[in-house]
Amino acid sequence: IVGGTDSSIGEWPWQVSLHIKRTGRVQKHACGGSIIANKWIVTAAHCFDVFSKPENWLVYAGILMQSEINAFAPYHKVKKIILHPSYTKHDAEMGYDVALFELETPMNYTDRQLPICLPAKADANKIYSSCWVTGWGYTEESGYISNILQKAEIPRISNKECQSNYNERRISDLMTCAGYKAGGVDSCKGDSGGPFACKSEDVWYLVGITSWGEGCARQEQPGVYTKVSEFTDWILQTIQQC
Ligand SMILES: Cc1c(O)cccc1C(=O)Nc1cccc2ccc(C(=N)N)cc12
Repeated sequence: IVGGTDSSIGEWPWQVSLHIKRTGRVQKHACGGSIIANKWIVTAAHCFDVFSKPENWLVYAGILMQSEINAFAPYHKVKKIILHPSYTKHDAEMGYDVALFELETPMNYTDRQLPICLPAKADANKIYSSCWVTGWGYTEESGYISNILQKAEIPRISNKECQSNYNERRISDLMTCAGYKAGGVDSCKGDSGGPFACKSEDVWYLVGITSWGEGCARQEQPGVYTKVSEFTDWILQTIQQC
């Protein structure tokens, strides 16, 4: 997150850190994700472009700082990775950038790890009072992973305005954009897969999944998010079947 501030413990209890573990290498944070059920995480499909095997991934929930992660920190192993069937590898910009992680063991909910609600398809154009993006991603475009979970309030913009900012790409109805015209505040690399969460009458909804953008926090180059309301049906069908 560029231009954000430190979160506090339990502020975003659905936020998880997805680590890649390779034999003989130190594990590292690669993507964010959101808890939507006690054994299901929703994230971005592009997080698995390079490492697509479940055994490569470790899920950390209920943490605020990456430095809390050590050999004794509890984590969840991944039983199955389900990419959206229409996602094309290495092409988050084409959309369908959504994936589900089934955990090997269901997690216990605590005040630090809780699920976020999925928006109804009928709420595709709902106006929310405030929307926030969170993550341990780069705090500058050419930066590095943040230790403390960052948060930033970012307004949604219309797909029409977003398309005008990205005129050599197609901003589809399955995407939603957020950003400030002047730039300066945005999600970035490492925030991928994490939540763009909006609050309505004291309930938080997973409105977007951090997907892509040209650089980070550049003026008139807003962040592009997978529009979750368009995938709620797919998500619910998929997690009911397993
Ligand atoms: C390609 C790249 C880097 O190598 C380092 C940092 C950013 C980028 C980049 O162009 N965009 C990006 C790469 C990967 C995930 C990103 C997630 C969000 C945004 C956003 N602006 N909301 C940009 C991203």
